[in-house]
Amino acid sequence: MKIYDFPKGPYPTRVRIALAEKDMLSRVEFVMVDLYEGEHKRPEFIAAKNYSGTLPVLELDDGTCIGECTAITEYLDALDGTPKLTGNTPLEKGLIHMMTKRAEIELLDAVSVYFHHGTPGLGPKVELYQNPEWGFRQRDKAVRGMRYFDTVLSRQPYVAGEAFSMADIAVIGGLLFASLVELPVPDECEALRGWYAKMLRRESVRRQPAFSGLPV
Ligand SMILES: N[C@@H](CCC(=O)N[C@@H](CS(=O)(=O)O)C(=O)NCC(=O)O)C(=O)O
Repeated sequence: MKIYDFPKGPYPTRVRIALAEKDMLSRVEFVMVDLYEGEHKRPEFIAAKNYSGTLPVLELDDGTCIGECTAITEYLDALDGTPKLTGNTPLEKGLIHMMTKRAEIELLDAVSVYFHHGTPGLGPKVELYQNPEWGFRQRDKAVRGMRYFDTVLSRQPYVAGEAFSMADIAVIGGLLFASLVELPVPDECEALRGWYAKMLRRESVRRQPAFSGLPV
């Protein structure tokens, strides 16, 4: 399998963490795609790899391409046994998918919009349209999302309940992106900050290029 990748990117890091959790990194060849050069927006990439023009993309040996971090993680989780990142029971699967989607809507995607519209983003070669007001509104939404996940994590050890899952990985992606755009977690979000410190101690997280150089 190949993954079209941007090693320090928040979304690609989600899939990298999943692969590391499942000890599957050796089964994947990473193909770097240069976002700042706009390689992901080239017609040939959009036509052949991902209509949405985003990373990561999983390409199977038969040429099938799967985009979207959640879909890629669900595929990988179904391929290989343990640990289960997407749930073992219908209830677990439903809650994990819901909280993963909520992490995207309320946090990760909101920070991404702020990055692309409220900052120089990937630069003028790629950011062909920017709406700073929309970017700033999404930045404020992301901070509300941080407060929401702080409330969730004040009641339970992981984002979707009692066990680490794909939903935790999505929130890790959101806080990683927030750190890249210098959007701090509010001081009063103690549960979220404590949970994130715990996540950064996981080998599957700490080893990622996005987190390299962190104090051990
Ligand atoms: N919904 C997609 C979003 C993926 C996404 O936005 N990926 C970023 C990569 S990174 O910013 O995390 O490195 C991207 O391709 N951005 C390029 C662009 O939006 O032009 C997913 O979940 O995979």
